[in-house]
Amino acid sequence: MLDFYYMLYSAPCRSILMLAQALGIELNKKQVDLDAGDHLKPDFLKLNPQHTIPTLVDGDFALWESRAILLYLVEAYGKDDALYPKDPKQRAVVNHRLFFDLGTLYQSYVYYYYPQLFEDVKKPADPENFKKIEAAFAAFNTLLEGLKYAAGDKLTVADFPLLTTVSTFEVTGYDFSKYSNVTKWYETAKKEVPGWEENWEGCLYYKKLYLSEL
Ligand SMILES: N[C@@H](CCC(=O)N[C@@H](CS)C(=O)NCC(=O)O)C(=O)O
Repeated sequence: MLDFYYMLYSAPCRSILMLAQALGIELNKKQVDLDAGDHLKPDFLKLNPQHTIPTLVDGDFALWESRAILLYLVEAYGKDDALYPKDPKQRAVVNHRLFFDLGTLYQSYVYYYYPQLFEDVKKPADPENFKKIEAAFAAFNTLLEGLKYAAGDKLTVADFPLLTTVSTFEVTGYDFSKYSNVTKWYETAKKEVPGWEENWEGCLYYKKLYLSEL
């Protein structure tokens, strides 16, 4: 059984919960309460010195960084290569979407919203950083032109973190309706991903805990 250290409100954790359902993997879920400092306790630091969730433990192997965990799960436990195609070019597109999510789309959320939500002294919204969100959504909208899913005509591992990212924007109140390819993809992909309801429940939990000041 795989140990999964997580909180449902955490976006990177939610992508893994959905993928685990898609792969039919049972996770031994262990909550790590960040507000109570569980992640800084010695036992957790022994597993993950970077003290982040999600963290996965498979036997004597511990792994963190959500997209690395997603790839480990599809490679180690996927029954075939449907979610992570072996063809180098198709795989490169899937990787591109994962890195785009990490470095551009979710990162634009971090730049704009985190200072308003998570710093000891909260900062006002910075319009320059809002432009980064608009640029990231515009880029994603262009990437999706002519595609049903994030990386082509089939659902892949890349759709999972992108769904958690976009759902986090949605619950935060960011209006992305003008990006028609994004809204079309979002409506299609979320219906196909098992565990979407749990992801949305996590979004609402996140909203209740952290978004009241926006
Ligand atoms: N890029 C990482 C981000 C992980 C991350 O920052 N997780 C947050 C919760 S959403 C966390 O564990 N924060 C506690 C800390 O950094 O000490 C991933 O995708 O796994």
